[in-house]
Amino acid sequence: MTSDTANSQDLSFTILGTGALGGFYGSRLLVGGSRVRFIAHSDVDFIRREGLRVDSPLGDQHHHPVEVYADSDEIPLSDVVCVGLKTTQNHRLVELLRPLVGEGTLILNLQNGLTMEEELAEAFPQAVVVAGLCFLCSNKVGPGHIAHLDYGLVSFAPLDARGRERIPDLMAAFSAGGVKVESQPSLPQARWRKLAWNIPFNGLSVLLDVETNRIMADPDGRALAEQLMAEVSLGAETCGVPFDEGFMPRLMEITEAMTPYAPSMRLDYLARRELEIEFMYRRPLREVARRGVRLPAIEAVARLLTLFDRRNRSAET
Ligand SMILES: NC(=O)C1=CN([C@@H]2O[C@H](COP(=O)(O)OP(=O)(O)OC[C@H]3O[C@@H](n4cnc5c(N)ncnc54)[C@H](OP(=O)(O)O)[C@@H]3O)[C@@H](O)[C@H]2O)C=CC1
Ligand SMILES: CC(C)(CO)C(=O)C(=O)O
Repeated sequence: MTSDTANSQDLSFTILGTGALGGFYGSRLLVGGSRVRFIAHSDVDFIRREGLRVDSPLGDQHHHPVEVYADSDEIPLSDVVCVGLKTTQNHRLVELLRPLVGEGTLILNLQNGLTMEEELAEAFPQAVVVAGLCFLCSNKVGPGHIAHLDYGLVSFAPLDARGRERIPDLMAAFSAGGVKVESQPSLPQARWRKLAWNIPFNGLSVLLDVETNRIMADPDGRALAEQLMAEVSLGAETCGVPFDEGFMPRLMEITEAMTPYAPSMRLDYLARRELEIEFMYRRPLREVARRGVRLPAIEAVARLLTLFDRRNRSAET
């Protein structure tokens, strides 16, 4: 055992990045009785003073006092480190994780995108890496203040057999806090399935300046979403994890039935934050190109998003 908990049923967690996602799941883990250490950034002093507030249909929470650290503090080891940073910060991820990871520490990556887990396993061979794919709609609305709007399912997928063994304990800790959980046997398949939604709808919501319902209601918007999804399907197949027949029409039906929704990339764009283009678009394109296949519609969307992002953050018009 590397950390302060002796019982595998009773895991301790460090949340790296107390934002919309990390703040929400950290709060639910606290509700479920786990020990949770939060690492915050600009609002660390605020959270120390005022605590962490999470408004949620699952019940509003105000955790005060709460165990919160700055990333430069000395932090005791936990059994599990949850990565809740935006992937735009991943150039710092290994440096930030180094003091948090001991022998057997479980790194649970909750980010959107592709290839993060493989890179973490390479940097931390002593750790166990698991992906948690989050079907969540949550925003950070102020210092130490998270608004959970809807959903919340975490779908756990292991990188290897060591991760597979530890998923039941993770599922128990999250569901003790009222979070819906499931597990998927194949990490690449789980990641590509999530991209089948993120690649069309995150990108188009920025480029067309609309929420999901408007994309679905416009015949050209819908056709573009289908075209991008078909390329994600080709990407998945190229990487050896083809979608089942019926997967894409089902995803379109689910999106049709959703209440108007602003994907995280649209919220980032509206707040003039850097967009998660590298891990959500360029890494999937790179993995497929390595196998000799090009996905031209996704390439075009990635390039347009890069242009929009640059203009947006330099306030060009
Ligand atoms: N929000 C959602 O509903 C969903 C998000 N995701 C994915 O989850 C990931 C996180 O997104 P989200 O939670 O929305 O993003 P947020 O920006 O809300 O949260 C990221 C947090 O990380 C903090 N942070 C940045 N740098 C550091 C640092 N050096 N040390 C400690 N903390 C730091 C930020 O603090 P500060 O603001 O002070 O810089 C912020 O609170 C993304 O990959 C996203 O795509 C996936 C599904 C749904
Ligand atoms: C799946 C979805 C739409 C919500 O969890 C998401 O990942 C996002 O908003 O980026």
